[in-house]
Amino acid sequence: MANERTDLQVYKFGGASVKDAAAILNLKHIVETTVQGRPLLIVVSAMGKTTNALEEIYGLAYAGEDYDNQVKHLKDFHWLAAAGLSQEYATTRAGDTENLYDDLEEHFEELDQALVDISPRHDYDQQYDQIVSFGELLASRLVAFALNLYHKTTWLDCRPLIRTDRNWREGRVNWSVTEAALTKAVPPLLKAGPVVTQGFLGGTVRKATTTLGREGSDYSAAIFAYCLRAESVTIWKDVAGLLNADPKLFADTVRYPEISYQETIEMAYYGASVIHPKTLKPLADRHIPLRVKSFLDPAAAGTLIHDCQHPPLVPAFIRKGGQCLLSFESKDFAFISEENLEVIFGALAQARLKINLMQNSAISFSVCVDYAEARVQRLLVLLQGQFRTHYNADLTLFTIKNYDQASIEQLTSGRVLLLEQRTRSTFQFLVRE
Ligand SMILES: Nc1ncnc2c1ncn2[C@@H]1O[C@H](COP(=O)(O)OP(=O)(O)O)[C@@H](O)[C@H]1O
Ligand SMILES: N[C@@H](CC(=O)OP(=O)(O)O)C(=O)O
Repeated sequence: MANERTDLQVYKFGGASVKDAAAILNLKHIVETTVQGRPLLIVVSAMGKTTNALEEIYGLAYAGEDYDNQVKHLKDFHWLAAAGLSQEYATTRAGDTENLYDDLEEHFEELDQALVDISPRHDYDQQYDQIVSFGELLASRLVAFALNLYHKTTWLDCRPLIRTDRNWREGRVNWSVTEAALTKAVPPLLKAGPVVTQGFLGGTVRKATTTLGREGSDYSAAIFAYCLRAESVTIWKDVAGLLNADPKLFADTVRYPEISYQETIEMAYYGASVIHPKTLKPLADRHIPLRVKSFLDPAAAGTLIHDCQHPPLVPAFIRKGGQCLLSFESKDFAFISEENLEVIFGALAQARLKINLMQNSAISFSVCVDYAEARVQRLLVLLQGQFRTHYNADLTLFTIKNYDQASIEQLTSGRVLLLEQRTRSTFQFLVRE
């Protein structure tokens, strides 16, 4: 069994591909026309912008403010989708429809109770996970319902199976426990037909819900695929595949038909938001190919990410907004030493800030991180005794991978660069836009 692969296909559908009843019916069509009897596990994100809506509701509840309207809106939104789906099959499956409404109602009752239990005295991040996780539970119910009309489909709660630690909002997976749980629970279910489960979620040993980081459903698909030794993973997006830039931000993008894990990991790391950065490593470790395909044009080729050699790629452009540049100077104007760096890195880790770029000069050290106000404030408190600190928020980090002179000129022209850095393959700069 050690390195054996199964014939399991893992499909991941994100928020855009399940945004309403019509989108879910399109998903069903994709499953019917592409799977051809092979075992299939489907990982589903929350519908549309539901996770943002739940974040807002949680913020209100935590602040002790009224959130009833927002919950009602969310409920109406899911009910509308349920009505749209059940209308399609009204005459044939009345019993199933009733079950769907019961399941949704139960999740909303649980959400109501969880909101009542929110208290500013308890850990913010831990309570966040208990609320924000409902989007995936609801969406997966709707998808399982729609598919069940075509083929017996099982809805699976992934939280008892994807075991994480208590690193709330970015649970770290316990791979051995998760692999043992999944390999025991999932194969028997797959024998009966497709299995629909949630992205983004996990659970602790004490059965508290955790989340894996915003946009983490791609990563969930990779966790399932790794543990179940899937044949391949397909993530269905609203773009033609992995492109050399985000088409919402750049004109004239080109699709990569084939690309290596390594190149893709780097693009995701620098901020290409089409794939969650943690997705690639588990797949590369078990040589599981990843396809990025369009749910708007399922027959089109998309992008195949796998072990491969390819000629040099056209430059890729990546824009990462919401950046913050922090500079530290030692208070006595002494040179920045290794001891200083140890303290700074330790504090960054404690404040849970990830470095996107760093630069050292004689008496100062600068890092660029994603701007999360509470975390940056925590860092400043940790370091204020030893360093003079300055910071600039609202910055944008641009990365050009596989750059040439023309691509640098194209992107930097007319801009004031606050910091720039160049390696053999990557050019990065920070600007205020
Ligand atoms: N290099 C890229 N190639 C393709 N799409 C990209 C790239 N970089 C960013 N994107 C954006 O990623 C979006 C798809 O990802 P995302 O919105 O997270 O999908 P979902 O939430 O449905 O899984 C696209 O609509 C596109 O705007
Ligand atoms: N719903 C979660 C997880 C996720 O991955 O969503 P999507 O696949 O739509 O990016 C979020 O919005 O963060």
